[in-house]
Amino acid sequence: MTDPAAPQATNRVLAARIWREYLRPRRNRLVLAMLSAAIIAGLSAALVEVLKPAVDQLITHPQPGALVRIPLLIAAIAIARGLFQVLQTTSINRIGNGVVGDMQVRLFGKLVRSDLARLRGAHSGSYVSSMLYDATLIREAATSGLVNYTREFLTVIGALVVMFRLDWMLAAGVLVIAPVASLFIRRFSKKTTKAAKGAMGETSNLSTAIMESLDGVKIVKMENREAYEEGRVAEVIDRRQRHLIKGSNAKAMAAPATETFGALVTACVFAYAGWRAGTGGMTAGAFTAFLGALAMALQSLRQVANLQTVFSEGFTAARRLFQQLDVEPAIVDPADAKVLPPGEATIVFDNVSFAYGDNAPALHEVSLQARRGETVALVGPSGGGKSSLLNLIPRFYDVTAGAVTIDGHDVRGVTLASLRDRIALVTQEPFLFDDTIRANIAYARPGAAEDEIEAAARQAAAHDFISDLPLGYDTLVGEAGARLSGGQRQRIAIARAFLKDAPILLLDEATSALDTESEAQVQAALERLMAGRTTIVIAHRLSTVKDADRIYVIDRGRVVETGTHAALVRHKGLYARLAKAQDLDHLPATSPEVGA
Ligand SMILES: Nc1ncnc2c1ncn2[C@@H]1O[C@H](COP(=O)(O)OP(=O)(O)OP(=O)(O)O)[C@@H](O)[C@H]1O
Repeated sequence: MTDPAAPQATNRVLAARIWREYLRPRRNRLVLAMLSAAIIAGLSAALVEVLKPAVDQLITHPQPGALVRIPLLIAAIAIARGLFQVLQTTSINRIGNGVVGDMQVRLFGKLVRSDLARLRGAHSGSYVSSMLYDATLIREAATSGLVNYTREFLTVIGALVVMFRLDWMLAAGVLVIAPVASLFIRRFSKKTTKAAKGAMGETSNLSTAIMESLDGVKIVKMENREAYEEGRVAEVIDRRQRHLIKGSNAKAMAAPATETFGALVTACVFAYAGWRAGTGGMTAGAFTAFLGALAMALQSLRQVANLQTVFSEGFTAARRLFQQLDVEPAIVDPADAKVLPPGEATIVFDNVSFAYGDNAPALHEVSLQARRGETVALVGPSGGGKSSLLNLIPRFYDVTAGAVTIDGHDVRGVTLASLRDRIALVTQEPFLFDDTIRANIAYARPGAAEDEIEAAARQAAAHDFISDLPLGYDTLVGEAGARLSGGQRQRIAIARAFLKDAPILLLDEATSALDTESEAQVQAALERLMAGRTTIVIAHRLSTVKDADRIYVIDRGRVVETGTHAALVRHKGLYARLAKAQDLDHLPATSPEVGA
C-alpha cells in the first residue's frame, strides 16, 4: 500500500484514509445521508414515470378520478422528496463541519508540536491556507460530493429503469451512446483538475503574501512601499485567478457540448417515437415520460461531471494536508525518557557542535559551564552563534555532536516537559498573547492564584503600571501586546518568569529599545530575577557583562575567550576591542585569569 502521506499517494489510498479517520466515526449519519440520497433518486424517477398516466389519463384519454388521483400522487411524491432533501442536507452539514473541525484541530495540534526547524522552514501562510482552505475542499469532496455523487448516479440508474420500463428498445439505443457521454466527462475533468491544483498552490502563496505584508506593515509604510505590496499581492491574485478561470472555462465549455449532445439524442428519440407512435407502439404519455427521464438522466450526468472537479480538488487538498499532518517531529521524548530530577541546575556544554540542517556548523566544539547562582554572559559579534547556543538548552534544536547536560543529565535523555519546566526564557522581543495581562503572566502556570500573579508583577516592577490601567490585570494587551510599551511588555515577560520560578533562566537581553528610566526598571527587575538561579544571558547591556561571573566570547561559532570582564579587558583580545568600542574598557581590574 502507498503511504497516505507520500506525494504520490493514490486517490484510493487517500480515500481509505479519509474514510478511516474522519468518516467512519460518523458512519451512522453518513448512512442516513446516503439512504436519503437513494430515496431522493427513486422519488425523482417516480416523478417522471407519473408523467405517463398523467398525460394518457388526463389529456389523451381522460378518465374519471384521475383528475384527483394523479395530481395528489405528484404532490405526495414531491413533498416526500423535499423532506428527504432536507434530511440529506442537514446530515451532510453536520458530517462536513465535523470533518473540517477534526482536520483543523489535528493539523494545528501537529504544527504547534512540530520542530522549530520545520516551522521556521516554511512560511506560516502556507499552514494557514492548508488549515482553512484545504480542509474545506476535503470536506466538500468527502461529504456533499460523495452523497451528491451517489444521488446523481442513482438518479441516472432510476431514469434508465424508467426508460426501459417505458420502451426497452429505445432505452437500449440510448444506453449504447452512453460511453460517448463518459468520454466528455473524463476529458474536461482532466482540465479542471489541473486548474484546481494550480489554484491551490496560488492560494497558499496568496496567504503568505498577505501575512508577510501585514506582519511587516511598519516597514512597508516607512518605505512608502504600499503600492509595491499591493502589486505583489495583485500578481499572486492574478495568477490564482488565471487558474480559476481556466477551470471555470473548462466547465463552461463542457456545458454546450453536453447540451448539444443531449439535444441530438432527444432528436433521435423524437424520430423513433414518431415512427413507433405511427405504428401504435407508444402512447403520448409514454413518450413524454421517456423524454422526462432522458432529460433527468442527462441533467444528473452533468452533475456527475461537475462533481469530478470537487473530487479532484478534494484529493489534491488531502494529499497536501496529510503530508503536513504526517511529518513527525525529530525532537521528542526518547523511549526511555526520565523526568529531570530537581537539583542544582548546573548547565554544562561538553564539546558541543551544531549545524542547522545541511548548513555549515553554527557552533564548533563549544564547552561551557553555568552553576546555580551564577550569571554567565555570552558576548560576541553578530552571527557568532549566541542565540544558537541558547536554543540548545531547552532543545529547540538538538546538538550535532557533544552534549548539553543539566546536573549531569543529557537534555536529550529527559522528558521535554520536565526539561522545559526547569527553564524560564525571556527574549529580546517578549511575545504576549492577545489576552489579559493576568493570562499573559500566568501563561506558564494557568492555575496560579491571584496573589501569586500580583507578587510576580510586583517583583517585575510591573504592578504599578498595571494597577494604573482602567481594567488593571484584566486589560487586553492587543495583538502581540501592541497596546503596551516595549518596557511594559518586557516587565510582563519578566513577571511571567518570576511566576514560573524555574531554576534556570535564559535571557536574551533587550538592546536599545527602552528609554533610560524604563531600562533601569527592567534592569532592576532582571537582577532580582537572576538572583539564586543559573542564568545564561546573551549580553548587550554592559552592566550585565560587568557583573557576570563569567563571560564567554563567541566568534564564528567558537568560544574564543573566557573570563571576567576585568580579566578580559586586561587580556586585550576580541572582548577588549568590543568593550573599547562601547567605551567600557576603563574599569578597575580585580579579577582572575582569562581562558579560551
Ligand atoms: N534557523 C536558521 N537556519 C539556518 N541558519 C541559521 C538559523 N539561525 C541562525 N543561523 C545561522 O547561524 C549562525 C549563528 O546565528 P546566531 O543567531 O546564533 O548568532 P548570534 O550570535 O545570536 O547573532 P546576533 O547577535 O546577531 O543575534 C549565523 O551564521 C546564522 O546565519
